[in-house]
Amino acid sequence: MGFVDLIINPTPFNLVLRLLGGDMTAKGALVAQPFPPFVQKYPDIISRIKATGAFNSSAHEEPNHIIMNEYLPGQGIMPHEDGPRYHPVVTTLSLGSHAVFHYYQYQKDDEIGAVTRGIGKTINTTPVSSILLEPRSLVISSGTMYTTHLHGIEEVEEDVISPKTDMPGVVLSNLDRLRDPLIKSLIERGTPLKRGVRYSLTCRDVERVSSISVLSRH
Ligand SMILES: O=C(O)CCC(=O)C(=O)O
Ligand SMILES: [Fe+2]
Repeated sequence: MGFVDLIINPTPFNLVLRLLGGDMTAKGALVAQPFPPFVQKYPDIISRIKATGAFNSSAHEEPNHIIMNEYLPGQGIMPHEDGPRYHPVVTTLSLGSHAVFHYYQYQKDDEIGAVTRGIGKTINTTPVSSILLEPRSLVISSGTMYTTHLHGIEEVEEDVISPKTDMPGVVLSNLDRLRDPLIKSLIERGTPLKRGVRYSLTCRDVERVSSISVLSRH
């Protein structure tokens, strides 16, 4: 079985993805399946995420569901909310290439140019925060970043990052916390960061677990 063996098409985002931990019912309950060994044995992603404390107040005190996405250069994910099926904490593990996560807010009704189209809400396209997702990093989104903001990744082949205020490019909220020496030196020199293939593991706790059980496929 390959790393990515399930293609759901069309998805809202058109990404190749694989669900680990089970499928969701239409009503948002998890029909749980055991995780494959790499999730809980080696490198034991779940225990390491649990140790961050991010899920201390969630129903199962750890993620029980993981979405694996594969992004080729030029692919992204449109701004969206993750919604109420999950405990409002999401941990995003990035493998392979970097990417940039933008957090957005809905346009406030009183803002100039705000338009309400039917029941849809308009998104303010200027991000409130942008985070460089480094290879092998875990980013935790919680609080209002989960409950009232949207998040997305732009469909670009390279990211232009601003090394200092007043310099062109994306202004990162985590510029001072970057660890990857190559990424840091490229940003300092004003060199765009070329995207490669990125795999992400989006780990969340589905609060409702269905009593229907499914035999393991692994
Ligand atoms: O793949 C990512 O890093 C983001 C995925 C995401 O936002 C989602 O699955 O809800
Ligand atoms: Fe998401």
